Amino acid sequence: SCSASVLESRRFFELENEQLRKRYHEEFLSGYTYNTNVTEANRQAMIEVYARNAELNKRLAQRIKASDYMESEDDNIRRQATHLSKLGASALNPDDFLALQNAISSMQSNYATTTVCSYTNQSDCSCALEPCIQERLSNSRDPAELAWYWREWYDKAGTPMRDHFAEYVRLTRKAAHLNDHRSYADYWVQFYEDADFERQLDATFKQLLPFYRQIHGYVRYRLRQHYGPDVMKADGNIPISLLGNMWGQSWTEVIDLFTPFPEKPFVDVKAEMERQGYTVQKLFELGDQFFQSLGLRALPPTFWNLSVLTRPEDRQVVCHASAWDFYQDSDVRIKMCTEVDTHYFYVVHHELGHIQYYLQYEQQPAVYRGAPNPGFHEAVGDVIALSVMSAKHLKTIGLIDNAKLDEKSRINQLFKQAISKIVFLPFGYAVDKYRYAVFRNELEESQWNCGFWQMRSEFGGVEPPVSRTEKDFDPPAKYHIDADVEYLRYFAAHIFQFQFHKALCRLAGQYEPQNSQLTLDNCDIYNSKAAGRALHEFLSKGSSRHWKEVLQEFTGETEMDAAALLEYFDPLYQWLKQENSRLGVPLGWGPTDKIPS
Ligand SMILES: C=C(C[SeH])C(=O)N1CCC[C@H]1C(=O)O
Ligand SMILES: [Zn+2]
Repeated sequence: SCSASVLESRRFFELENEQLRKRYHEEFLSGYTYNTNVTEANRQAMIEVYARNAELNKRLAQRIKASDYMESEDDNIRRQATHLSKLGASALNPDDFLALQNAISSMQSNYATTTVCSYTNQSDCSCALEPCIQERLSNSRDPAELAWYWREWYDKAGTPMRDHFAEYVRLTRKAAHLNDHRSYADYWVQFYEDADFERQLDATFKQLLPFYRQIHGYVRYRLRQHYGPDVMKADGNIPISLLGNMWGQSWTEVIDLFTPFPEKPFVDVKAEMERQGYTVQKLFELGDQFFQSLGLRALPPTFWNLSVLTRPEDRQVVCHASAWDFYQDSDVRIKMCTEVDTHYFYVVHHELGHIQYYLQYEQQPAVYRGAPNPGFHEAVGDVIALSVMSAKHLKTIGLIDNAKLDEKSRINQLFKQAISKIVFLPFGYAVDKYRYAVFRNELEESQWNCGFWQMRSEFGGVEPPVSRTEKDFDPPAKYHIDADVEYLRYFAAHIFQFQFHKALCRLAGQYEPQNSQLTLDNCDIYNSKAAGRALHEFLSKGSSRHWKEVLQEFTGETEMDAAALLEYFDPLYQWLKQENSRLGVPLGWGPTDKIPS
């Protein structure tokens, strides 16, 4: 119905969305300028823009709350009014808002500029996280050297940030209360538009824990074989420094220590890339071509001209990969310090997934230019990467020569996917279970460091390589904790991406239930216009509809459901259960002894 009030409401939101789009444009431009040139002047300029826009966002929210838009007969008006009345930090008074932005950007600047001293030449302290420290964590097989870099990073990127983090907790709590939330955690949960979200999350984690315990047990057994019983106890927590990643969230960098069938090695894709003269540009062109092969949007010229795809020589940047939407003229960019290897081949596709989402929903009003579920935005690129990293696709692009894996190579390939996708789950779960407990005051400030490691041990059976106490403060050593980035979006994405993958593979004729020639782990949707059309329908809605409605149209489901993930990995799960019982591998772990008991 088009009553006068509905027509007036639509006019109001049209005008407000255009103002909001302009605010987003200048906000992300100032953020990008700072992230690609970390100077005090750029930090100040960014915060000034954020503060000005926060005032305007707050005023709009107040106007909406004073109106009857939330009760409009038009459900689109109601949805827009509800979205725009959700305030975060913008609810704070100007002084508190500035203090909060100062705390967050100070932690980010520290993360972006921290360097550590070399293990072999301790007077050289120029070693940055990417590429220097990461190279050591990937390639050193000396537990003492690995522990050195672990401790250097956490001592310099974490501990000095304790006061800023405490200020961040205080002010986000104040903002949440101003918006009538019980805590900042509850402000974050509302973006999932699902009262049942936390229960579902716990249930999904419990459902996947038995599979994770099999992987953890097998990896621990193999690490003990390599490093000996003094470094790796038979039934202990795994020292994070042995796992090839600063936070232990993906173990693929050290897969050579525990691949199930070492006699069936992977083609070393990184070496093959170097042999073929791959460049960073080539990695992005391959990603761009994949999306175009689906009939989706090509990267616009501004992407290639204005992105920062490698670490600049002449200035400090925030190297942690991110994709940016400037909310006009298809201006979308990526900022990352890319290297030519398989890890960054994955990250390139992850970020291009964000970019494609931006391009697909750009016709939506500003309020709807986002994902209806935070997990969706983090899943898009990963779904494409599931096809790209398949043996079938690596053969198509000439990086390997055997497209069909024999049974042992298939187990190796599934294992490599599992030590990225499955081992991520306890990590992602712990990061925000920890922050929820801090935000909800369920964890005493005097326990903020030990509580973090207690959760990492309880959920994932991993621990620091050295003892930690409350004199240390380790959480800000992870980018998302410095940058106020909610993290369960990645946990959700790790489940959703297999639901999306299964739907797209079926549409591409690459998957049939019970057909051993068309399984999920060797599906490649490359060139499938049918898959592309389904993705276009899904992505172009932005957050204009509830995520359950959009998901149902896409995959036929209305819930986050690990069934597709378990189907993808089933051959590996069965193999691990047999192999672990054959070897007598102990499963499970007790409390870590690296924190005071
Ligand atoms: C690549 C990005 C930018 Se949105 C990222 O932060 N990811 C991607 C996977 C998990 C998470 C991380 O690195 O912790
Ligand atoms: Zn992402």
